[in-house]
Amino acid sequence: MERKRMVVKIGSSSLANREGGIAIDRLERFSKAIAHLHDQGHELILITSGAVAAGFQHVGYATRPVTTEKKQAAAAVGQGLLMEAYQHAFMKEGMKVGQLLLTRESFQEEHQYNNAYATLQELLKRRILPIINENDSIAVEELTFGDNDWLASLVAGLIKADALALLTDVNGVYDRHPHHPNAHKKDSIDVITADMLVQADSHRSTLGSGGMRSKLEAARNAQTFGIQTFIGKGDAPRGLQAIMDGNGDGTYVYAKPNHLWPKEKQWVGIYSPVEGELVIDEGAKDALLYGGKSLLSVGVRAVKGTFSKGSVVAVFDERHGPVGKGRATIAADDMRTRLDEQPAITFIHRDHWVSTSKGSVCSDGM
Ligand SMILES: Nc1ncnc2c1ncn2[C@@H]1O[C@H](COP(=O)(O)OP(=O)(O)O)[C@@H](O)[C@H]1O
Ligand SMILES: N[C@@H](CCC(=O)OP(=O)(O)O)C(=O)O
Repeated sequence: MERKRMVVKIGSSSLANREGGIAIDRLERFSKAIAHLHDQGHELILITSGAVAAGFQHVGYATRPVTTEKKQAAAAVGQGLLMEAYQHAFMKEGMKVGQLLLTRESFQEEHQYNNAYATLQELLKRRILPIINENDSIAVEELTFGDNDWLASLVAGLIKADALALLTDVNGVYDRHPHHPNAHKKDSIDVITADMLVQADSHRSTLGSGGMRSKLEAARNAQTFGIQTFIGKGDAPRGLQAIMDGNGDGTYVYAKPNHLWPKEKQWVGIYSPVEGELVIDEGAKDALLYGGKSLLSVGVRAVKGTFSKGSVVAVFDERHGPVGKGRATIAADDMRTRLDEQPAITFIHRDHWVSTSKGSVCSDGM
């Protein structure tokens, strides 16, 4: 049997009681479903929401809070309760768990990104289930993921998962709100259209925060990573098995046939902060986009900004069209003085370059 790596995200709506607190029976059902796949040798990573929903009653709020400080206080209490419940549930299944709390910065800051990756790999190697949530209590509001759907798609990309399952309180994506009498479920989706996003925007459950829109956006992100997403309930004891086998009761969002970049290129292409700009001529653009070559000084028309060796710079053509991003081999000032050097020197090596002008975040064979 082929061993698969699956990222499973469970939303607050599936884990929490309407009036707050954890629905232990449901959490245990999900734990059993995960343990079933784990026992067969598959690799599972759990992204869990529910800290705010689990904690708000304990803090003394009557309903799920809306202000940042109240949500953060509820999450500070709820995250511990949530992990305690998971520890207990997975111990009964003979599984060990480890907790990672991530923020957007965990992806943007290269050391954190590498460390998160290394921790995940080590936990998987030791057959310990990584349980991930956003670090709600310290995340700056403007920087938060807000819901965990997007975070789940990023983690799926980082660890090159074979599949992503977004488990929620509804058994798939409908062509209108599922409460509507004429709503029809979609068994599969090839292309996520703007109309689908608009329709899905308007309603969400009382406990969740992203609604169906954020799931579709995350699925679209996973699609570009070459990863298939399932959206549905998946809470039966063999629910995840069915999802992995392609028989889940929900909606499959098919992957594009892309091959995901290796970890370092993903960081450069997607998450890295841009610290400067290079403007290049048409010959250099062709060499980068279609020749699989490195960027040489001879093709560079202008060096903008102040950056050091190893910084990531954005590269534009002479009409200001974006071409890609790459790691500078030398600092900006050195580049400016060495623009005309003969023989030409490498400003960005092909191993540290990603083309973004093709609209792809993945290798297309080059
Ligand atoms: N087109 C749609 N198909 C299915 N569900 C939809 C659709 N549009 C909106 N929804 C709502 O999305 C909700 C799930 O999102 P959300 O409340 O954020 O859950 P979670 O906590 O699992 O992330 C469903 O309960 C449903 O009310
Ligand atoms: N990190 C937050 C997630 C917030 C949330 O509701 O997300 P979701 O249920 O995935 O829409 C928590 O644990 O409460």
